[in-house]
Amino acid sequence: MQTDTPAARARSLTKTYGRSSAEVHALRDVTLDIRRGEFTAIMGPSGSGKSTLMHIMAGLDAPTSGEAWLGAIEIGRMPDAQLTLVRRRRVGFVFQSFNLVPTLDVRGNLLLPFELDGRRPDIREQKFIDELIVSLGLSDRLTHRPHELSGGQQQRVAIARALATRPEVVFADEPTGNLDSKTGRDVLALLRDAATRHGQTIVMVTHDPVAASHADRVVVLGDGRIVADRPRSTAEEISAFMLSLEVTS
Ligand SMILES: Nc1ncnc2c1ncn2[C@@H]1O[C@H](COP(=O)(O)OP(=O)(O)OP(=O)(O)O)[C@@H](O)[C@H]1O
Repeated sequence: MQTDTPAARARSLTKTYGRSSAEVHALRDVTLDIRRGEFTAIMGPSGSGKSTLMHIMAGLDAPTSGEAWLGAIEIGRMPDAQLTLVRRRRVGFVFQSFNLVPTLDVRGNLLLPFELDGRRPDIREQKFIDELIVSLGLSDRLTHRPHELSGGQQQRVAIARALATRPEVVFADEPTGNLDSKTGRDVLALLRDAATRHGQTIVMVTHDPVAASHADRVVVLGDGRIVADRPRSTAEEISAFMLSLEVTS
């Protein structure tokens, strides 16, 4: 894999739901490169198309037209069975609601992506997982089930699980939405660290300017289009900028 190939690409993506008078244009001609090793935040008002874009780029949904690429693979209209494999091997997800398996303990949840792929971590992967467990402060929780953990601990397990296979991209949908601000900051620091220390590519949808200020880049959607693409900014700069978009729209 060439390292200069973007980790993910959207090419003239459109997504239309419904028909005729009930038609909703969730995405309108969106083109975006997600650079390798970068932490990108996607912002925008409710209904602007953030989740739709992320789901299509992650292979969870198909576009109406346009292309979605993960590395050198076009996933936009790939058959389901093949897409499932690509998702398992190349994509990590972190959801607002953690999405851990309640019947599995922390160790079982962390190993789930490997189990689903019908294999065990190799020595390098196991070493990386062991490092993640220590750095996320989960060492004494490995035999606990999700309901025995705090929200912040559950989200840390979800992040470790998403990172464990070293995927091409980790997509995070409002990962701090259900956390108090201190725990949320810890989770953001983990995502930041994953990009800085491990060269992990991260795409995070958020409404929160403080969360977005941890990212290297802030892409703003409005009514299904990209309306701004900014380098790393402070929370104050992002708040002011989002406000100016609302005023001028
Ligand atoms: N399955 C669906 N059927 C019909 N319309 C949909 C569907 N999913 C999304 N939409 C519409 O597409 C538009 C974009 O939705 P999307 O969820 O991507 O926005 P969002 O920016 O993520 O919003 P939020 O911040 O509220 O989560 C909205 O108008 C929404 O109502």
